Amino acid sequence: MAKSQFVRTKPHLNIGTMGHVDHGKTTLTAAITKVLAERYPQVNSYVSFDGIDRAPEEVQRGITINIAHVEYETASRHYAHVDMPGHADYVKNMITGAAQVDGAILVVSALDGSMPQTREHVLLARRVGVPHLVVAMNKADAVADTELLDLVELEVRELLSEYGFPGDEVPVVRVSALRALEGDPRWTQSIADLLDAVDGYVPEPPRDLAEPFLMPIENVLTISGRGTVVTGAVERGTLRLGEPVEVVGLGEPIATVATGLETFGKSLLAAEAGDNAAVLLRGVKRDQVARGQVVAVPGSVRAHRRFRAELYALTAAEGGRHTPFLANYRPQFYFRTADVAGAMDLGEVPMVVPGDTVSLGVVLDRPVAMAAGLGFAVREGNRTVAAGTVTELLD
Ligand SMILES: Nc1nc2c(ncn2[C@@H]2O[C@H](COP(=O)(O)OP(=O)(O)OP(=O)(O)O)[C@@H](O)[C@H]2O)c(=O)[nH]1
Ligand SMILES: [Mg+2]
Repeated sequence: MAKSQFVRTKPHLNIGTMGHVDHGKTTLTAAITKVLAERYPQVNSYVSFDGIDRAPEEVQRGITINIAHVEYETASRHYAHVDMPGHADYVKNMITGAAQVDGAILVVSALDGSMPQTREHVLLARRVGVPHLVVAMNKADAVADTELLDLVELEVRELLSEYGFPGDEVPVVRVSALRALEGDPRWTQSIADLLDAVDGYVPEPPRDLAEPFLMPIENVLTISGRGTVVTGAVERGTLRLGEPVEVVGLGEPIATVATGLETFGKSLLAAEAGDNAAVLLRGVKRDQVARGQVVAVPGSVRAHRRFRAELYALTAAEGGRHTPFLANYRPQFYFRTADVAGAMDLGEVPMVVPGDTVSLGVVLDRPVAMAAGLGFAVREGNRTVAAGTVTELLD
């Protein structure tokens, strides 16, 4: 990791694109990097559509933090931007906090308006606590009728309000990602306007720098000659080079030391809350660590299999089940980056009907690092059926 040092000159924020399939999330991501590379070439580089959608499994040299992340800077901020390749991945990453974002750009095609996944993403954004949304009304080049554009805008604002976002205040910017990519000045300006809205509307998030360090593991890599590296978004605290850490979850805890730290290919003396970090773990073999564990200050968090939770079952309109679930229901549980099967103990309750909020017990097949207050999602197949919060740890 003999790399140049990462210099913190601007506040760092994590952001992402969300929205219905084909509404232009990836095209917009590419357009943002292009417009910023033209405006601030010394700190930005253009990432093409193919560069974003391509996802190499193995990284030979250096450490690429997360294949879904694109990095860019506006005049005032440094952003890590996540664009998921597909809807199922998107929802999964969003609810597990793998795409833990400080704000999101909701992409809505002006041609189609709000669609089912637009609604599902807004609902999930609310449930998982995405604090702020900015709307990119994309494909505005393809709609000449301004009344129609006004109508789509109105509809999106209503949808946002329905799910508890301030629909009247949220910036809605009419853009054309495709025309901006082609270099059309009018639409290039629309992307600059969108970025101004993001800079202005999404506040700098409070970071829990004084809390004990915790980073959910998203990815595990082997760097030849160096050892095992884990990557992820730092949830809280600060980790300095050379400090001891513990890998917690899915089995017995592993005690180790952080002997290397990186962000976006540059070395770090300390990784802090909000960073996308890569941590080199001393003496740890690749098969000892996995996505779903966390790296934390020794003794600061424990893994549990049994707990009680408050659970909300999504309705069919929210993408959930059409039918109730009964005792001994065995879905998948998603905590941060962990994905573990488990059983529900409904107690006295005979069934859980979509739309209900209930208190129940859960027994996971494998232990997961958790504390009271941690959010999780419940999925079966490719569908999110419930969202919950841990209320009490039982073992
Ligand atoms: N006319 C027009 N077409 C666009 C615009 N932005 C994207 N498109 C087209 O819309 C289609 C979908 O764009 P993508 O960027 O792949 O959409 P996406 O939301 O990333 O799609 P998924 O990742 O599959 O959910 C492509 O054919 C784009 O060329 C735009 O501003 N105007
Ligand atoms: Mg895409």
